[in-house]
This record gives sequence, C-alpha cells and structure tokens, in this order.
Amino acid sequence: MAHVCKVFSRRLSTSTAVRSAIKHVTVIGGGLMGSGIAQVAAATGHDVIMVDQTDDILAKSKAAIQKSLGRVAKKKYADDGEAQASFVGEVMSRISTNTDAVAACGKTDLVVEAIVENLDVKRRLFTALDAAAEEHTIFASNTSSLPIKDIASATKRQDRFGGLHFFNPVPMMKLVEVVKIPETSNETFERLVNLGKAMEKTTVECKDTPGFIVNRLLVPYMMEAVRMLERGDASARDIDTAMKLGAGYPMGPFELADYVGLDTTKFIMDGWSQKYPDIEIFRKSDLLNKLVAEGKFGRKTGEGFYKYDKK
Ligand SMILES: C[C@H](O)CC(=O)SCCNC(=O)CCNC(=O)[C@H](O)C(C)(C)COP(=O)(O)OP(=O)(O)OC[C@H]1O[C@@H](n2cnc3c(N)ncnc32)[C@H](O)[C@@H]1OP(=O)(O)O
Ligand SMILES: NC(=O)c1ccc[n+]([C@@H]2O[C@H](COP(=O)([O-])OP(=O)(O)OC[C@H]3O[C@@H](n4cnc5c(N)ncnc54)[C@H](O)[C@@H]3O)[C@@H](O)[C@H]2O)c1
Repeated sequence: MAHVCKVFSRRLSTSTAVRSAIKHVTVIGGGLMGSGIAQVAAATGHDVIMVDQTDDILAKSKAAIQKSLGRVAKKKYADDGEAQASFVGEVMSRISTNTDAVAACGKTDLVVEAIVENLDVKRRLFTALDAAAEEHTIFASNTSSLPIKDIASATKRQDRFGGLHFFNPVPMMKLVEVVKIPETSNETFERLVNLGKAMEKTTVECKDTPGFIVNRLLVPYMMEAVRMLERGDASARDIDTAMKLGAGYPMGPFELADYVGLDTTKFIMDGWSQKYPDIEIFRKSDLLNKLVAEGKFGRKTGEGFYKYDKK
C-alpha cells in the first residue's frame, strides 16, 4: 500500500510540478559551459547554485561570469555605468556556489550537469544526486556526445531525465538542443523546452543519437580539418581562413577546437571511436591526442593549435 501511495504521490507531485515553471537550477561544473549556463539562467531570473570541486575553481568561475556579464552589460546599457553595474550585481546575486553537489541538489527544480566529458564520472555523480534530490527534480546533462540513456541509467528517475545541450559561449549562442530518451516523460520534456525558452534560447528536439544534431555534423567537420592538417594538405591558419571567408563561419575549425577545448574534443572522439569502431568519421586523431597529452587544451591552457596570451 505504501508503495502505491509513494507512486501516486510522486505522480501527483510531478504533475503539479509540471504546472510550475523551473525556478531554481543547480549547475554541476563551473567550467567553460557550466559557468555560462549558470550565468544565463541567473540573467533570465532563475535562482542558481553552481557547484565545482574546489572554492578556488568556483572563484575563477564567478570571475569569468562577472567578466562576461560586463560585456553583455556594455551592449545593454551603452555608456550608463551605473545601469551596467546594477545589472551585473543583480545577476551575480542570484548565483550561489557550493563544493558539495549533494547538498546543492536537496531543494532544486533542475540539476544540469556540465562536468568532464567522461561517462563513468557523470554516472557516479548522478547516482549520488538521485538519492538526495526531491522527487520532482529533473536531471539533465550538457554532454556533447555521450548517450543520455547511458548517463540516465545510473539513476532511478529516467522519466525525469533529459539532455540540455547548450553551445559555447552560452551567453552568445542562441540554441539549446533538448534531448529525450524513451523514458523521458512528456511533462519532463515540456519543462526542459520551457526552461530553454525562459533562458531566451531557441530549442530543437533531439533523439539520443551520437552528437544529437549539431555535434554529429560539426565535430566530424572539425576532425576532418585536423586530418587535412595531418596529411599536410594545408596549414591550420589557411584552413581557418578558407572556412571563414569561403563558408562564412565566424571561426575556422582550429580556432573553434581551441575554443571548445582540445581535451573535450578528444573525449568526444574517444567515446565515439570506442562505441562505433567501424565509422570512419569517428576515428581518433594522433595529432589531437598528442596535443592533449602535452597539456595543450587550447584557449583554456594558453596553447592548442595556436598560442594565446594569458589573460
Ligand atoms: C562541442 C560542444 O558540445 C558544442 C559547441 O559548443 S560547438 C561550438 C559552438 N560555438 C561556435 O561555433 C562559436 C563560433 N564563434 C562565434 O560565434 C564568435 O566567434 C564568438 C561569438 C565566439 C565571438 O564573436 P567574435 O565577433 O568572433 O569576437 P568577439 O569580438 O570576441 O565577440 C564579439 C562580441 O560578442 C560578445 N561576446 C563574445 N563572447 C562573449 C562572452 N563569452 N560573453 C559575453 N559576450 C560575448 C561581446 O559583446 C563581443 O563584443 P565585445 O568584445 O565588444 O564585448
Ligand atoms: N566546451 C564546449 O564547447 C562544450 C559545449 C557544449 C557542451 N560541452 C560539454 O559540457 C561538459 C563540460 O565541458 P566544459 O568545456 O565546460 O569543460 P571544463 O573542463 O571547462 O569544465 C568542467 C568542470 O567540471 C568540473 N568537474 C569535473 N568533475 C566534477 C565533479 N565530479 N563534480 C563537480 N565538478 C566537476 C571541473 O572542475 C571543471 O571546472 C562536457 O560534458 C562537454 O562535453 C562542452
């Protein structure tokens, strides 16, 4: 009887929760993407807890958010320094931080994970959070390439699990891919789409296929550029110039790889080449692996395919 009541009360609480929009968001991972997701969620009126492994990392995450908000504020309020400062201050006041992921998920509407692109680490995290989060809390992963179902299966709330794939830099890129697995309930999918819209993004619906929509097309393109470089067909600079001037891209493939992170790009290819060994476009690159092995992750470490001034 108790079980029936629990299921009934969950259905009741979940269905009543559907009518209430997502207000409180916990972002796990305050790196390139997590800090951007936290920033945009706070800038669009949501209360945010951002979680990372150490207070030092979280201080850097908040500084990055502050800097990005400064750029947004300049565009919003031109020469009005006071308006800019109060905009930045108000958004920052909505972001709190915590190094304890379990504590940060005790009372929240949505947990968005943006930690390292590693399936085991993501699964371990969500298993721990599943026991702590309230029944109505939805879980979402910002993974670039891992199957949502392989992450969700680490929890007992696959009906309340989906993918929310934002794009880098989150304050600028207008798209969010909303990914459903067969178990994702309609209510959950609807709430994730509504959150994307509340964050002033355009949403597209994706199935749980490798790379969803954008990365299935974009990452093989980036890797084909790396293979072109490996063959000596052209220089990285010329390939970037060619794609910007010939195809109208804002960044060439090597600029983009350095921007996304060569570590993340490698993790994507590691996963795809392992899971789909016969698909040619998912094949790893020795050059990419060498750069990552040398600690050259792109902008985030000051060197990737190109060198960057340490800001
Ligand atoms: C792999 C993953 O799973 C999926 C992905 O995310 S793949 C990557 C997807 N993203 C892309 O393809 C990005 C492609 N690049 C771009 O769109 C543009 O180069 C860019 C928006 C990143 C930068 O714009 P660009 O004009 O090239 O340079 P930049 O002068 O730095 O920025 C122009 C304006 O955009 C705004 N801007 C850029 N980055 C910003 C940020 N992080 N925060 C706030 N504002 C920003 C600023 O207003 C800036 O003007 P400002 O310098 O006077 O403040
Ligand atoms: N970089 C991109 O362009 C991009 C775009 C879309 C999606 N993604 C995806 O988003 C995720 C994060 O990518 P990123 O580029 O922000 O990486 P990042 O390396 O910049 O940030 C990852 C953050 O997660 C933290 N972290 C790692 N394990 C953790 C744990 N167990 N608990 C709490 N924090 C932990 C790290 O300390 C780091 O700050 C990945 O799954 C990636 O595939 C990346």
